[in-house]
Amino acid sequence: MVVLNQMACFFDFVYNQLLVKSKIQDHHSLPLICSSFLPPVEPTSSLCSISLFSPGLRLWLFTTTSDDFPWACLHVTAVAMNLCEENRPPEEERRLRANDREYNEKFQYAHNRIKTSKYNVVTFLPVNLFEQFQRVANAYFLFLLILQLIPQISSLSWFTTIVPLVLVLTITAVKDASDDLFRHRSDNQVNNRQSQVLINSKVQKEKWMNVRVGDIIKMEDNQFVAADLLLLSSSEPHGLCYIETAELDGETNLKARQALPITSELGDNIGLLAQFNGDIVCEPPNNKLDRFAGSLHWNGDSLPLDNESMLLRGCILRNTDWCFGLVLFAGPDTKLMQNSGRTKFKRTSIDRLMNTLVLWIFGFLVCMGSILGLGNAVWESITGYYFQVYMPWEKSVDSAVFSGFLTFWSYIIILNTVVPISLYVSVEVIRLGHSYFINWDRKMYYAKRDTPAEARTTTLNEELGQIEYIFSDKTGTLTQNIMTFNKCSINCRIYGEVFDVNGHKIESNEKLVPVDFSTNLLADAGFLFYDYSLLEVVRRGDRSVHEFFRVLSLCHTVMIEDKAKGELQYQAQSPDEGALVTAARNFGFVFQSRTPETISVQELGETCTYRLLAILDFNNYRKRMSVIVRNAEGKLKLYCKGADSVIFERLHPCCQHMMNITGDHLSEFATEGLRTLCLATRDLDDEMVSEWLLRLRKVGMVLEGREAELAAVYNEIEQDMILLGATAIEDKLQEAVPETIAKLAMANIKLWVLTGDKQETAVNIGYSCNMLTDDMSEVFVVSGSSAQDVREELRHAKQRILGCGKGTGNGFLYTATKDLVKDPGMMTSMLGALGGGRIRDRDQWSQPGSRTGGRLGAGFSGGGMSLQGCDLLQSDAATEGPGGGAGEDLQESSDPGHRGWCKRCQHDKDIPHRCWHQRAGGYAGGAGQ
Ligand SMILES: Nc1ncnc2c1ncn2[C@@H]1O[C@H](COP(=O)(O)OP(=O)(O)OP(=O)(O)O)[C@@H](O)[C@H]1O
Ligand SMILES: [Mg+2]
Repeated sequence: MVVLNQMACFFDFVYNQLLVKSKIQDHHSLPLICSSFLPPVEPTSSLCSISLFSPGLRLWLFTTTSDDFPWACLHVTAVAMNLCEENRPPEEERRLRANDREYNEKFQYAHNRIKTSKYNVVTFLPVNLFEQFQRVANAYFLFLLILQLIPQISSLSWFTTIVPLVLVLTITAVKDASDDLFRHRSDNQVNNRQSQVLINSKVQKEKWMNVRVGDIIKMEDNQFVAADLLLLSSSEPHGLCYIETAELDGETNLKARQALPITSELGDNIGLLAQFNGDIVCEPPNNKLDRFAGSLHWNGDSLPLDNESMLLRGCILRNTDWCFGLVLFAGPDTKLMQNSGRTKFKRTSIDRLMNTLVLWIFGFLVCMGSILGLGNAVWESITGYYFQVYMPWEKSVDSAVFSGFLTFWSYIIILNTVVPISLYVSVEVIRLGHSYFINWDRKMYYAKRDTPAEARTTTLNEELGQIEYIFSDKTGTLTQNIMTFNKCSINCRIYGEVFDVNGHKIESNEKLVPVDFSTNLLADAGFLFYDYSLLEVVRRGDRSVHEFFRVLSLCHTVMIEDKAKGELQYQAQSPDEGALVTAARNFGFVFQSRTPETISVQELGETCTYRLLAILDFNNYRKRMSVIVRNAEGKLKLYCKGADSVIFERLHPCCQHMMNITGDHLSEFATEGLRTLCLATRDLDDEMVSEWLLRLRKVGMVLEGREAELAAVYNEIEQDMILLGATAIEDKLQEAVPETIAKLAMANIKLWVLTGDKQETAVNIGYSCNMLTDDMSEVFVVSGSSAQDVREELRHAKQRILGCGKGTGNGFLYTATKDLVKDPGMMTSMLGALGGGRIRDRDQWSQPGSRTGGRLGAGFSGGGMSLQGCDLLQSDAATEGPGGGAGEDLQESSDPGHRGWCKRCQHDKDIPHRCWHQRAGGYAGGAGQ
């Protein structure tokens, strides 16, 4: 039975390969195709049938005859009763019940065992050979070998080919086997990890692979999460727990997750947990790490579930003594596994070149063989005939054509050495050698962390020297991701700037004396601010300043860390929010605690508790977040913070004047490379909020398209707001970033950076990290909001550059929502028209009915050197209008001191652009002048 199973495994493999090769999407159609080109088989007694259940539960039914060549008579007559997991009809929604294995078993959800290995003992040889003969070189050797086995044409002995072929196959097989052994070991190690599962009202030790969907498992601090879980309860107050998601998304800051209040009451009471029999309806398995939609039905109550209460496989539990979770997805269905596709075989450009060369040489060989074969046929028919009398043949060969045909194949064998097939082997050996040189390179050794360079794959080394583009994130990659509250604009006044006695602005530095916050016992000693006037206005009781800090202390997702006794410590998922809440704390608005229903803030010494009615969370499409709270006087308020582009268009018309001034302040902050956010508020009335909350709850239960519907509901209430001000946060560049980028530029490597920052901020960071330089006389901003506009703008820009007689740089980056990249072919040709470029889809989440549509920002230089572009998101004033007009809007609106759009150059107005050579300060005097 074991052998049959192993055979079934192999057939599964071949079946999948056929699927891949034939690009058949529908798994059901393949069996039909197989049987259509194989001769039909009568079920006679000379046939025997083997039916095999492969581990994936696919039923393979073969009928074989006892003919001499077994492969030739293997008929797939009835294949695949599509029971196999991957052939299961796609799940539309997942239903499960906690603590009810029998019920959940009905749905045949995947178990928690994972398998990343490719072979087992029986399948290794056939599968590995099948893979190896897909390589051109090996297939070529095999072809030669077969030719040499035919005595009529063989001129060399067969072992001259078989020896090198077997050698190459064996070496590769040993390497593959050892790689797979490693995968087996790691699979085993993971599958056998221990977890604590609640079975029969007892917490029992179980291996990870035995965990089932619907089980409740207990996790402890610093443990890996075994499967995708719904958090039920935890040791922390209000069902909170902290996780590190570094293995999933590379982010090392802790994230908080919170259980639903009704389940967090279960605590660690095993009796209650064992009785918990909530029904879950949720989305089917998918690879979206930041999204989850489902609902819990328990005790007649229905509650929406989202990503906030999910613990994904691969996360590590931190700062939480224990927590209980309900398994929703296990093994291959977990988001981690759904994201790890099959490793693709990557080819380098040298590989491709070699393949082309070898094909040409092979063509040349065929030509030579044909000419020689033809010559032989002619010679045979004219002259050779006479020579046959000298041959010891009983019967003369009278067909010149046949003789020519045999001669053709003989020459293919004799001249086979012209095809440099050994080149492949030599290149492999050279690569192996290179990878050792990389590992030993002392210049690539980073002593501080004892980290040498490591060539993880031996197949791509030479690509290192041929890199043309580097794609990078900004925050945390180029910058330190350490945010400091630097300046703010409240009620049309900037705070945070320091002037000397002559009234000149001075940069904040260590020599300045920071504001003394010591009277505030809860102040954070690490917070530095140099402008005394702000503290004075707070003390004076300026209402708008108070409201400004109130927003900062209420509108965020920061958590309090309880660990440090007596000391207030914040746990911020977003470092920007951490900086803002700390600033509010030092200015006397100390965020003290939060529960799912309340937020407590100590406002200038007095504790105020706000009832939290809703959090309208942030995402990078909304670019804002809000909270709706009821204050101690019973008034309902909405507090919102977000990007100026989204806040400004949602303000009440009465804020027009303040909006203009704050807009100028924001431009000023952004030209200093600071990250900006706007703050706004709105008074709400009870009736409106209760009606809105009802709708919110209804939308919360929707499984499909929930995000879009939520965004629409959020948007309804985030209108007619009153502007309070803006904040400016600094995120310094990491050490040696400008030098590194300058060196990359010297190597003609184009850098693309992705950022969600305001355009001016992005450009300034671009300058400060040497991505944009003064040599680049112009930076083009492409602001079209449809593919058509963008194409037009790019064409104009190209014409301008070529018209100036300058070379076109071809590295640029833009962001686009999905609706814009629907037509990748068009995009590619559009980018191709400019000499190269790639597309990157920034917003993972497409928004049906998106108002602004996709955004594209592209920059390229007309300078002699290569171009480095950056993602330049337009303010909405720019994106709302059609491409060209948008530029004009900005041109009119912000041009103080030539920092905004330049009118003086009289450039073609169709192309929004900025003349950086006219910038005030450090960037002036570029070559473009
Ligand atoms: N926590 C937040 N609350 C409200 N608005 C925010 C928050 N974080 C960011 N924003 C706004 O949304 C915009 C887009 O944010 P997004 O997270 O996509 O970019 P980003 O991460 O700030 O960019 P980068 O990766 O370059 O730092 C930001 O420019 C900012 O204006
Ligand atoms: Mg961000």
